Order: sequence, then structure tokens, then C-alpha cells
Amino acid sequence: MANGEHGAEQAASHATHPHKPDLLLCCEDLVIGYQGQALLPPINLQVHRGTFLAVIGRNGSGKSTWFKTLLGLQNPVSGRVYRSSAQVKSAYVPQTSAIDGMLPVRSRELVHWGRLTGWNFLRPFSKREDRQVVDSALETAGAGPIANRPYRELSEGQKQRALLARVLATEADLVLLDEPTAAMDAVAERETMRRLAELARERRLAVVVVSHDLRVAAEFADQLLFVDREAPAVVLGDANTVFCHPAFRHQYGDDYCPRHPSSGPTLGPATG
Ligand SMILES: Nc1ncnc2c1ncn2[C@@H]1O[C@H](COP(=O)(O)OP(=O)(O)OP(=O)(O)O)[C@@H](O)[C@H]1O
Repeated sequence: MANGEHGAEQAASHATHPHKPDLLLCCEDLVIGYQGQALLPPINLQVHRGTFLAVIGRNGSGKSTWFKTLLGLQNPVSGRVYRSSAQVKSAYVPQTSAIDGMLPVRSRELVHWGRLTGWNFLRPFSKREDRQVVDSALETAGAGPIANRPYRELSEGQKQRALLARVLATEADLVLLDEPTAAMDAVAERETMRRLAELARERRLAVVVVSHDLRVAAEFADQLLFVDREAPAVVLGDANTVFCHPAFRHQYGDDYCPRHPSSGPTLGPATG
């Protein structure tokens, strides 16, 4: 997660957007990349409360870089990221855990820390409300049974659940998860994605997840964002729109597209 490329440009890339109900975040002609070199065509999209967006694409296509740019950890090459208000609270679980695996804490404490700021972490479980939120987050993430186990003794998939619970306990408006199910078995992955979709709807959160399981992503996400450096292309839409796009079929084949179209939209930058 560490990134040394903060700069003066960063402040300019985040500004308050005129109020719109449910709008949390907006990318406007956002070009992501490094050292001024674009990785992808411009990204245009809006992230609203109550929605679940899955980001898909081959390795190295720029998914994590987009997350880092949304979070202000990486400067855009050009374009803007707007938040609808300065109060929009984001939570992020990076792809490779930034949590030290040797930390001598139980999962429950790790989740509780997600709610604390400053030195408060020295006063664990001070409020009943905190305990309830932590229990609910552990339950939602399917981490209830491992709540009292030391984090360092967990399997990778169990660690992912504990980290997911930690993010949920922050009660953020916008939750960004970079491959949260990568180390889970197929049953746990489906269950986690289902819970995330429910969470988005019930708690009016925006959940954005990077996933390499295309069918599970399509089953639960409201929209897919497909990014591809080879075409290059950025395609936003429902599963059929994305899976039948020529750039997607070029990478993943025709099997995902129910129409198997012989011709489709022109290959190239496509933003939604
Ligand atoms: N700090 C950096 N400086 C320069 N290039 C970088 C930096 N970090 C990543 N890259 C490059 O940017 C490209 C996109 O990387 P990114 O991690 O965003 O891909 P990804 O889609 O998340 O991949 P994966 O599915 O493998 O996690 C890659 O070619 C990567 O090598």
C-alpha cells in the first residue's frame, strides 16, 4: 500500500462534487498510470450508495492502480476523482495484507481496531456499541467462528475474512476490496460475494471489489468494470455488455457471452 508518489497535484484531483443523492465518488476522464504514462483509456464512472461494482481484468491491467488512485495514494496522469462530500469515509483492504502476520492479536481485536483512531486502541472494547458492531462485522464476514483465534494462526482465507470484518467494522460509506476472496475456497468465495452484495443494498454502502472469478463477480455485482491494456479498453456495464465486448472476448474467449456475437462494438476505448 505504501506509495511514494504523493504530490501537489494530489490535492487538485480531489474536490467536492455538487451534491447528488447517493453519489459517493466520480471519476471524470480519469487516466491512471505511473510517471505520466497512461495504463488505460480514460475512466468515466460514478459510484453510488447501495451498489456493488466488480472490477475485472487480466494481471497487470491496472485494477490495483485504479484503487490507489481513488484513495489518493497515486496521482492520476490526468482527469479527476471527485468525492460527493468531504465526509465520505472510505475503507480499503489491499491485495497483500499490510497487517503483520506475526501480530499477537485475536481476530476480534484486529476487527475492533478498525473502529479506533489515535491512542484509543490502548483502551480495548470501551463501548457496548463497539462490541455490537464488531460482532456484526465478524458475523457478516463469516469470521464469527474464528473471532477468538490468534490472527497469526489463521489460514490465508481465514485472514481475509478477518480483514474483511475489520473493514466492515469501520462503517465506511465506500468499501474498496482488492481480491478479498483470492485465498478462499469456492464456497467461501461465493458466500462472501453474496454477503457483500447484501451489505451494499441493506446498509446503503458502495462496495467495489477486484475479482478474478468472472462468473461469481457477474452473479453478484450490479455492474462490472473490465479493464484491458492490450486493446486498450475500459468497459463498464452489466455482465452481458462486458462479456460480449470484443476486448473481453479477445482475452477470455466467447464462452462467457451468451450471444456469441460474430461482430460487436468496435474494439478500443469504451467508457461508461
Ligand atoms: N509503483 C509503480 N511504478 C510503476 N509501475 C507500476 C507500479 N506499480 C504497478 N506498476 C505497473 O502497473 C501495471 C498495473 O499494475 P496493477 O497492480 O495495477 O495491476 P492489477 O490489474 O492490479 O494486476 P493483478 O491482477 O496482477 O493484481 C503493471 O504493469 C505494474 O507492473
